[in-house]
Order: sequence, then structure tokens, then C-alpha cells
Amino acid sequence: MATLSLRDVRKSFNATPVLHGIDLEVADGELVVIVGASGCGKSTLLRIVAGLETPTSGQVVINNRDVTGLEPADRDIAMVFQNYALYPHMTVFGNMAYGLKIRGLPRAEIEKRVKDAAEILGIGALLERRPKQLSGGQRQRVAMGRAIVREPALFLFDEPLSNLDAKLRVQMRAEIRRLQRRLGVTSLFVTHDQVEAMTLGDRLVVMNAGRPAQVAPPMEIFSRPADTYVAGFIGSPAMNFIPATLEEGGAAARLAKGTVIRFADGPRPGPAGMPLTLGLRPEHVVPGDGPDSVPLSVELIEPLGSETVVHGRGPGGLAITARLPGAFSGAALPVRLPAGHLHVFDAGTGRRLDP
Ligand SMILES: Nc1ncnc2c1ncn2[C@@H]1O[C@H](COP(=O)(O)OP(=O)(O)OP(=O)(O)O)[C@@H](O)[C@H]1O
Repeated sequence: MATLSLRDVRKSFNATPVLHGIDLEVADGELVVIVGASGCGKSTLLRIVAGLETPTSGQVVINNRDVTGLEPADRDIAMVFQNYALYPHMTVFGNMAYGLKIRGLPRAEIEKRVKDAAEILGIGALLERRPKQLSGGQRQRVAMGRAIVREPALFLFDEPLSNLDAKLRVQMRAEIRRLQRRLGVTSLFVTHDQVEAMTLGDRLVVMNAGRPAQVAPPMEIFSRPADTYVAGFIGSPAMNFIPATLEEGGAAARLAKGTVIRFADGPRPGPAGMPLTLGLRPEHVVPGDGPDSVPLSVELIEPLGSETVVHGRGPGGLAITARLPGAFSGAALPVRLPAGHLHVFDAGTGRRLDP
């Protein structure tokens, strides 16, 4: 049972700020995923929670205890890394038991914990092997096992799946989710992979250049992204962005070549002529004619079997990607930009404009 609080955590390296004040509350048993592009500060944040890095200011609080000044070993956490960090000269049993031996647990207790964890992870038959005699997925399970036997308050995962091939990644992702639910251990998971983030997290922290751009459950992030950064980062193919201006007392948007789209859900605040960025996911671009349609000249067709991704250009060179069900061929098609699916952002700040 554990909660984690980060309170205005800041970090600079050589006077260059990389974390600009992170506040986060992680509930007991919750799995929070920190996701963002390379260099946004995810690993630094995780290492601060682990105690491997000292924040420039701010606090790390685990179970209402300020651990900011404590050594990693005194924080009651277990970390699973990308490179597994197994001892090559030790057996699987030895690797999993090592931390418990250091802590001076009785031999019988160590054996019980290691065997139980190995059972849960399906590696009971591998306990006498050495890491080099294991597959990538098996090594990953040993690294997980080593974390589990410690029965920590907090699991910290730093891109633990990135060395696995695509199929194994998906499998291990599901295993980690199941395991985390079953054990109920509060967890922080860092990844740059948006699919991993969406499928694993109870909530996501989408980081942009050292700041949390949005903290919310995955589907809320997908359906109501807080700004254009989050909107463009989550979702594949990426959301289309269409420049427009605010019209009709905030009730409509005018596109470059004159198409006017009336918002389905009421007016947006802002002066007439205010620059907007409209967001529309490729799956919401539909072929057809209407007051909200634009002609598209097709540049690239990507058949995916059950659906087709079509990249094209609209008026004024506007790039639009559509995800169409089934097969598609052709050089041109009119597409509708349905108002009910539009995300409306302030073009200046990138922030979502709510009706
Ligand atoms: N020890 C260090 N000294 C100086 N700069 C550092 C140090 N560690 C990280 N940085 C810088 O801090 C920024 C954030 O790094 P961090 O590793 O946290 O990013 P990340 O989001 O985890 O990226 P990636 O996905 O590539 O691992 C980067 O610009 C990085 O170069």
C-alpha cells in the first residue's frame, strides 16, 4: 500500500532546466505512465523518484514520508530497467535473491519469495540458468521477478520493454499490466511509446520539454487533448491540423479557401478573426460532399488490409491524412471535416478552446 506525491519537483543540469516544476499525486495501486518525446525529462523524473538523481528543488513523498534526502535503498522502491541489469555470473535464482540476501532475510523466506515470484512469472523451471542462457523475454521476467520479491511500496519502470521485439513487447506489456493489477503495487512507468502508454496506464502524464502538458486517463487524453502538442503526440496516424479563423461570434471557423465549418457543440471564446488550429483525427475524415467538405488530391495510399491510410493535399496545399475502412484507390476525393469531431485550439498558444 503506497501513495506517491511529487511537489514542485525541479531539476537543472549545469544551470539548464530540464524539469520545470512537476506536481503529481499517484494513488495507491495506480499505474501512472510518463510519456513524451526523447529528451523531455521522463527518465530524469523517474531517477529523482528512485533517488538516483537529486532534484534542484521540490519534494518526493512516498506514503506521506518525505524521502527527498534518502538513499535509493531506503525508499522502499524497486526499479526495472530497459537493460535488465542482471548479474551475468549469477543464476536466475541468485539474481532474484540477491537484494533479499543483502537485506539479511532468512534463507527460507528468500526461497519462498523467489519461488512464488518465479511461479507468478512462469520462470520456475529456469531458476538454475544464467542470464546468457535466457531469451530477451525471459530476462525481462527475471528483472520483474527481482523487483517483485522485494515487495516494495513502489515499482518504477524505465522503458523496460524497449529491447524486445514487437511481438514480445505486446505480450510483456499485457503481462506487466496483469501483474501490476494482481499485486496492486503503485507504479510509475516511463516510455516514449504512445501505444504502450495508452494500453498500460490508469493515467498518463504527457511531458513536453520538462513540463506536464496533460495528466489524465488515456481516453480523456485521446478525446480531449489539452493542447496541440498532446493532440499530435497521442494517436496514429497523427491528428490533422488545419489552420482557420474564428467567425460568427465564435460559432464557426473559416478555412483558408473559404469553407466555413459551424461548431457542433457551441461557440468558442475569442475575437472575430482570431487564428485557430482545428484538429481532426484521420479516422474522422470521411469521404463525401457537403458544406464542410474540401477536395483532396491523393499523394500516397497505404493499404493496411482492413483499412487504408490516404495522404493527400487540400486547398492551399493543406496536408490531410484520412483513415478509410476497406480498400481505396483513386487520385482525388472530396472529404468532409465533420464539426462533431473537430478539436479547436488557439493557434497562438496551442491550448484547447472549450465551448
Ligand atoms: N547527467 C546529465 N547531465 C546533463 N544533462 C543531462 C543529464 N541527464 C540528462 N540530461 C539532459 O536532460 C534532458 C532530459 O533527459 P532525460 O534522459 O530525462 O530525457 P528522456 O525524456 O528520458 O529522454 P529519452 O527518451 O531519450 O531517454 C536531456 O536534454 C538530457 O540531455
